[in-house]
Amino acid sequence: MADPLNRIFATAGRPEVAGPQGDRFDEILTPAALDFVARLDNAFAGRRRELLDARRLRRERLSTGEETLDFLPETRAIREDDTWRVAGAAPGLEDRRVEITGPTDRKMTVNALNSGARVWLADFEDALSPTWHNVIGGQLNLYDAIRRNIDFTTEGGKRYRIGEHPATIVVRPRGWHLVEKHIRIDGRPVSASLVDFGLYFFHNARQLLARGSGPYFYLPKLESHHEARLWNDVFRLAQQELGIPRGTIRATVLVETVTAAFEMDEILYELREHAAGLNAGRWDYIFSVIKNFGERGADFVLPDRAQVTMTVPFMRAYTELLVRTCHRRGAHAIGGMAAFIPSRDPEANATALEKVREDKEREARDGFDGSWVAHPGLVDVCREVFDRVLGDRPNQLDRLREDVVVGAADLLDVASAGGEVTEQGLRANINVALRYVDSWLRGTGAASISPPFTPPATPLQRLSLMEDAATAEIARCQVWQWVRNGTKLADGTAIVPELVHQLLDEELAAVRADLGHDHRLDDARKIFVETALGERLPSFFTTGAYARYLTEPAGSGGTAQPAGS
Ligand SMILES: CC(=O)SCCNC(=O)CCNC(=O)[C@H](O)C(C)(C)COP(=O)(O)OP(=O)(O)OC[C@H]1O[C@@H](n2cnc3c(N)ncnc32)[C@H](O)[C@@H]1OP(=O)(O)O
Ligand SMILES: O=CC(=O)O
Ligand SMILES: [Mg+2]
Repeated sequence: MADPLNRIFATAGRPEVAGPQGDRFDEILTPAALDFVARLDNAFAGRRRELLDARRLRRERLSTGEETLDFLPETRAIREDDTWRVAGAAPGLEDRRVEITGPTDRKMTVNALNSGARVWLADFEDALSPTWHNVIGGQLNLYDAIRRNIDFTTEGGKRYRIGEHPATIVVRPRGWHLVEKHIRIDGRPVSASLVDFGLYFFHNARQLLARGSGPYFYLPKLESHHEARLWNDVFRLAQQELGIPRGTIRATVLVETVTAAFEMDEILYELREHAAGLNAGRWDYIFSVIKNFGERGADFVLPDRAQVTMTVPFMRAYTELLVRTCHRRGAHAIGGMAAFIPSRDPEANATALEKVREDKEREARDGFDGSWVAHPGLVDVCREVFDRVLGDRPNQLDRLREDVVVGAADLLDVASAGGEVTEQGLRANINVALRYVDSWLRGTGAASISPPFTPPATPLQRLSLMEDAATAEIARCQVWQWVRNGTKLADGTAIVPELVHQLLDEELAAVRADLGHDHRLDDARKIFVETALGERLPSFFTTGAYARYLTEPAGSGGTAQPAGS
């Protein structure tokens, strides 16, 4: 019998690569791998489309107030049934006390695997600028890393080599809303989620199993349990096609939309044969709250981003409910990302470490089984905190948190954030959006950015923050929401388009003076104006910006760079 990995599937539509060829891209874009992706896309493109339409319609109803969110009556039996559990931990996922996240470029791949974290979230999502080079180069780096074939030495003589105890790899494919325009079937672009999942699974599932690990995934930006069911069906078909036993894959779902917070049990239930846990994706969660309720008046207006902390009641309600839901079902509850990253300024660095420690301590106390860090310099802090709570136990699944009682009103009590909107907060959003989008357009999807404090008086104000697609979405959506609601700054000035344009010109000039002209700031400004100051609030800035700025014609030479770069 032919090796199933080399089998060419009979598909309705044939895949065509529409992106430029890069160094060794042919090792990833083999005919069999492309046919596997096409098989998935042919099977699920229609359902994906329907679910995206359902998202759009629900968002419209929520934003007009025609619908509100509540736990679903039709799935009450699933929530009330005490008997079902998820598949739970697979090899390498039993102990997840520290997880590092980050892009899949070659150097960061080695650094993340060697960071001392138990898990590496290899990111094709919030930390990705989805250039063709990043997408296929990232797959190549994962392919090489899994085979321990990634050693390299920089021109400066620094050697990168995977150590003895690398982290377990969990790949985060792009969300359902995105397409990959460089792979087409009958002229239509395929789902980016299926490209990232499919290429990784096709090339690596067997290798990972042979090495005592497995094909593990983080699933981003789900808005409903129907989307979880779609992923589960993708997993079943993928396993079946490659002859890998059903239930081998493990998925950890990010609960990072307000709609998903009402369907945590249902999401775990749909994926129960593959589910390992849930993660509290705080940044997209805040973005989702603004997006869905941005037009619902003052009760839903959030203050400066810096004031929307994890201890404000509506955020706390969501994370507490997440821990309770997970542990009742035997699933890991994984904490989120504090945006503070190490600094070369010793005082600022101490502040960053202290802030991260506080965040992880709260999570560990609340019952989370582990949490995320954005930088190798934060692994020790997170480990120390969880070591203290877990000791030798791999997790605290036994803490059922039956004391937690969270209702719909708690999850929707956005006004509980309190706080105020300041000129500093408005400027910071504009400044961060410009800098981040510039970075994203130049191919880097996660960046360290200092908010514009003049002068930066305190160590806290001198800190740079980790910014990625989720935090940049908050920045531009907050501006839109404040303008839409005629929100007043703390000094009484109304936030009107003229004021935002004036501050935009000032911040743009400041950023340009700082970065110089070899940047994409004019394009970043255009994207900001379209996505923060338009009549309607676009669902994502990334979808339009990808189509317009990051799609390269085949044979263009484009931005494709060697995979080793
Ligand atoms: C909302 C969410 O979804 S959060 C998850 C998505 N976001 C992320 O994953 C962000 C991950 N973090 C990062 O990308 C980076 O840490 C940044 C961009 C914030 C800062 O990066 P830098 O400015 O390069 O940090 P810095 O200069 O301190 O890096 C020091 C070293 O650590 C490495 N490093 C930093 N962060 C990471 C990381 N997350 N993974 C692996 N290596 C890392 C750098 O490559 C560098 O290595 P080197 O010494 O071999 O040259
Ligand atoms: O993906 C994580 C988030 O906070 O968003
Ligand atoms: Mg996210």
